[in-house]
Amino acid sequence: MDITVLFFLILLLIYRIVSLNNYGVPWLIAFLCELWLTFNWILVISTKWSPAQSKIYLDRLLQRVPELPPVDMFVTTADPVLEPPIITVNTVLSLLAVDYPANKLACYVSDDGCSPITFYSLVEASKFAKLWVPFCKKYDVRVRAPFRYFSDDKATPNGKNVADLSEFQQEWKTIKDEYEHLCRKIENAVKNSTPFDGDGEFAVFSNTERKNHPTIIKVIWENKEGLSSGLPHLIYVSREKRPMHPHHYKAGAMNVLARVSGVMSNAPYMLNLDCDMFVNYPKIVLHGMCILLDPNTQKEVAFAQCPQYFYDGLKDDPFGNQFVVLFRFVGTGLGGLQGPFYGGTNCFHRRKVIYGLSPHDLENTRILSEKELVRNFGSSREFINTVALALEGTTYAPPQHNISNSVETANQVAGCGYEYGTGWGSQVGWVYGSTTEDILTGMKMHTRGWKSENYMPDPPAFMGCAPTGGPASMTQQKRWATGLLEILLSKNNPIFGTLFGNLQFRQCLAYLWFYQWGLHAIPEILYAALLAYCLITNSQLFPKDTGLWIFAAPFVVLHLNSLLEYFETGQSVRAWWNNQRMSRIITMNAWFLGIFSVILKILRISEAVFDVTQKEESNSGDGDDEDAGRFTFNESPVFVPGTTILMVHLIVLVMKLLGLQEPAKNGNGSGPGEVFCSLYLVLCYWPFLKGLFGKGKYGIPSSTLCKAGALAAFFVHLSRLI
Ligand SMILES: O=c1ccn([C@@H]2O[C@H](COP(=O)(O)OP(=O)(O)O[C@H]3O[C@H](CO)[C@@H](O)[C@H](O)[C@H]3O)[C@@H](O)[C@H]2O)c(=O)[nH]1
Ligand SMILES: [Mn+2]
Repeated sequence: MDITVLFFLILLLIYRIVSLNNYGVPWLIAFLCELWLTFNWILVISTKWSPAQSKIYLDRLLQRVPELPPVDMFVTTADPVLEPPIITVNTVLSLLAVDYPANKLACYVSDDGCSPITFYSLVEASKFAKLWVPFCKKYDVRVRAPFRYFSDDKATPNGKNVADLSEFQQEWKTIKDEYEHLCRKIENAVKNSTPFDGDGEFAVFSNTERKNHPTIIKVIWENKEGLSSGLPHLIYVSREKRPMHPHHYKAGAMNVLARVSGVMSNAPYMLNLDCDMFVNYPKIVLHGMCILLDPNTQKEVAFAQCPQYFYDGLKDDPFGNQFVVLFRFVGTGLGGLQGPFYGGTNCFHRRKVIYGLSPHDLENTRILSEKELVRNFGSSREFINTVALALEGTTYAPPQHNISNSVETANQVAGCGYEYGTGWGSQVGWVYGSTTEDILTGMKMHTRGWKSENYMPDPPAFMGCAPTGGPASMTQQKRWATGLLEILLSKNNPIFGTLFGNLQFRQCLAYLWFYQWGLHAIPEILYAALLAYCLITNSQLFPKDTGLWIFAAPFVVLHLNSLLEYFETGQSVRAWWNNQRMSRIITMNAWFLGIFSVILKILRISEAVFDVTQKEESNSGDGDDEDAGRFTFNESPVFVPGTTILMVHLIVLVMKLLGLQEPAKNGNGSGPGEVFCSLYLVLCYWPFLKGLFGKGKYGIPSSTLCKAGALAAFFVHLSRLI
């Protein structure tokens, strides 16, 4: 099917070239847009062509339990309002309860919001964890994020026969009450944050501002006895921030976590999660280790990436943000190349790769000199020592000291001036310079010659929450388009990686395909404009005779092809259509604005910022389920392009209907092809059409309507002039 689509696209291009002389500039522009589409399709085919997935043999690993290496687990949160603390708490609880020797785990939470409420929530959560974790392990609970576990109101033990059902039910009830108690405490704290201004543990938070405060590191829980059945260490980290110091958003937070954990536990492996991604499958750390400990992959695989799945997904994916098809086909496709992209969450890393090691370095074990270490990693002697251990390390010695003793050093390496003049953000750690730091960091590793592995267990390893509503989806997509384009236009362009580094050619094509997502906005908007122009001026964009089939064929096959992918992943026609139309909406709105913010960055007018996505505590249960999938709007300029396009096409269709078009020149007036495409576009913009008449957040705000109306009128007028 992929090849058939390509065949038809090439046929179409040839047709355009051959008949170019008979039609004017519009055909040339259309040709360029279609050329872009074809080029893009080639990149897609290359990416999907040779799929592969990893398979693991857990029983083999389980024979070597005493040898299991320590793993440091990172969670990032940035804003207690956009990311309610109870969500972070659930993620942390699910991590503390994973099936892995607890004395080999440490959980670090980075709080870029510097919020006493987040800290308080974690302290309370660690108390609850003392009940929760043993309960989970005793009854082999599958989903260890309590809010998901207790969303099922019945006390049903997991599969196996529980010897004493009433005992289980008793315990279940107690724990549920405790969890509700925890939720209430956190809710109260959120409602009135005043109690924290006082003294005790919270004194450090007084007089702090989110963007201006010293480092705050607190060891909330330490597994002092080193019990494998106990609770993992839990450490709260809020790195220093000062107004004049760039903090590099999430990448900066991850680098601080890498250093703080380095001086505290220095585990050779790391698992990193966003605050909203809980562990859905408690054996996943064992699985991750299966991949990374495999003697064959030791020398080649940098990281193991699990896909992102989302809980409480709305029926038929109305916002097109579940990405099931993308993860399935592109994810496995990459698996057959150099490996999946790093997705920023759900990923197991090797510490030494994060520290900049390449597979090549492993072969000629050159010990870095003291000077080189300081230049790359900064001046903390204690930290440098741990780096040297991590870079050498094939043997994992448990840390000799207890972690509370290293708080002072940790404070030092979490300072905002620590990275100044070092390799952090370029040679080592998470890479700076893009709001999609994840993919950039992963690509750097691929460029060094590492591979990565895809891992998709059933049940899904991790579950997160996808943004709901128009504005949140658009913010996220705009940030992605911005971040990806930033990379494309920087010295980190993958083409250089292939020419001068070890990035494989087809992997480079895959990265290119991904990075130029935002640019799709240009041909799509041009095409929409051309279509309207041709209908207004009664000229042709498509042939009328049998030539029309040359255009209809790729259109049909392309859609059929993608429909089949949705069927293959068990989704409905509705879900497919929702994703089709959301692609159009996202491309022409969010990605289009993404291009703008990159241009502003290049012109040094404004920096690209990382806007955090709003996380909902729960999508269901607030009563207005009927409206759950309805598109929402706000005053953001992101909705102007779409509203304009919709208005233009409505005007054009009415003109056509009423015969208000100009008379066709030499008999070549617009015909069914143009009308069909225009109708198709209006159908794609159905949520906007409803928004024209909607009220409140479901309606397009009048300011947007005015702007779009003026632009539409201008366009129609201009089209008639030229
Ligand atoms: O200054 C910041 C901004 C964000 N974050 C954290 O970054 C994570 C991701 O933020 P979110 O708003 O949820 O963005 P998404 O678009 O959902 O995230 C996807 O895209 C990001 C890159 O744009 C990646 O970093 C994420 O891992 C990936 O899941 C969250 O845990 C935030 O707390 C910080 O720690 N500091
Ligand atoms: Mn997220």
